[in-house]
Amino acid sequence: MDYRGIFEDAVDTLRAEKRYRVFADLERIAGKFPKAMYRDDADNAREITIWCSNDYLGMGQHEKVVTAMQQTAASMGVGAGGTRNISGTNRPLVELERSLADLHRKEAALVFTSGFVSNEAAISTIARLLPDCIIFSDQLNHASMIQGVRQSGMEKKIFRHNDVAHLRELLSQVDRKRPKLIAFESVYSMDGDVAPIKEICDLAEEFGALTYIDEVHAVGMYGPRGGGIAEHEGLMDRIDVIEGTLAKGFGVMGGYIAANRSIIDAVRSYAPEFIFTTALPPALCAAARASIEHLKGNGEERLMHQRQARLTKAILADAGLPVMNSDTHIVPLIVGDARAVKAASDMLLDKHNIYIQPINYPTVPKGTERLRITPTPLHSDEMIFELRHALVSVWTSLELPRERADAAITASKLTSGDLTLPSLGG
Ligand SMILES: Cc1ncc(COP(=O)(O)O)c(C=O)c1O
Repeated sequence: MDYRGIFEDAVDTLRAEKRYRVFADLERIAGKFPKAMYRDDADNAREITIWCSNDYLGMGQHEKVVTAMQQTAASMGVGAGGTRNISGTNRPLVELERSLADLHRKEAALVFTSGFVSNEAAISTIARLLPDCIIFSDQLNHASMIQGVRQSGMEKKIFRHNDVAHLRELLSQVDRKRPKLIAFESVYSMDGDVAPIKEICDLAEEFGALTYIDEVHAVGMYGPRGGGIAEHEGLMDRIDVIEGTLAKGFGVMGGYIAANRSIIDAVRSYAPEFIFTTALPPALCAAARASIEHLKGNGEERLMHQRQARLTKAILADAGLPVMNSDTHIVPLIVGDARAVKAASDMLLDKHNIYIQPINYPTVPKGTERLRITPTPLHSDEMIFELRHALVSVWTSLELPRERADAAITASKLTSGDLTLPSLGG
């Protein structure tokens, strides 16, 4: 049996469709983000500007965060030494969970090794524990939520993206006595649009459903203390489970949920993804907590982040580039074709020392392939103008479409909405 050939053929299919992912070999340099060193195939290094990082606020290099990690590693060593239940629950991890519970004004919080694992573990466990539960899941939910829904083995209904009327219709088709869970995101990572959280909470109350929100692309960045969109809109107490990551706005690594004690205790006690894996290292927990506490008490990073995101959108739109309407810090630039978006990304890196990873199907629907630009507070005005110059030059050389892509996006969402779960994509 030629196993090797089977794997190679599978990967060749992706290559043929221009969806084969290539890692950029980057070396982040303390204090210089968003600049980094890039190493090409011939091992030559050169300085580039990263424009697609999810270290949205640059907290991964913040002095307080780096110091917390260094000091804790020096005083406590590196590994946690065990699973949560077998010697791995270290002091900084306990403090981190308290800090997260306080951030979201919930009774308790539970930390996982990643945001992906938090979603998979929490959604599947919560749904499994509710007898005959039915899950209502937004059509554009992240792969980790889809995985949680699948893993639960419970019945699911997919509502059209952010469509409250459709959610109501689906809820009203189900026996009122059945336990229900509505799972959705606050900021959708690829389009940068925001969920109608209040309306979803109203429906949840009316139909007796639990609410589960993924705030991965919002925590640290929105709300007076960085508690996310639900905090920004004064709705945290109306959400049953708030899920977040420590790896994006907070700049470190790990994921979590915050909820009432009964939910946290149940997930802690039943989720294999939580029980049978080594706990996060103490130094990492201390770093994440330093980041959360800094952002709770300081709004400067958030303000600057919003300013640079607005400026980037305005400047790129003014240059006639197809910037998609986005309510948030995520700036999608639609190319609409896998080959073209790869060519644009390569040209930006090779000719302009700008790194923006292409985003392809299945992460986004076919025909909406894009460059997903993520300005941070550390991108200067000058860098934004350099970006504009580079993009205009690439758009001209490759003769890429310039018309606004919003109409195409709306159409593609509708047609991609066959209301089955999309296949998992990174
Ligand atoms: C919406 C959403 N949820 C969850 C995750 C997973 O978070 P993490 O990177 O911490 O695993 C991501 C990651 O990219 C995401 O976009």
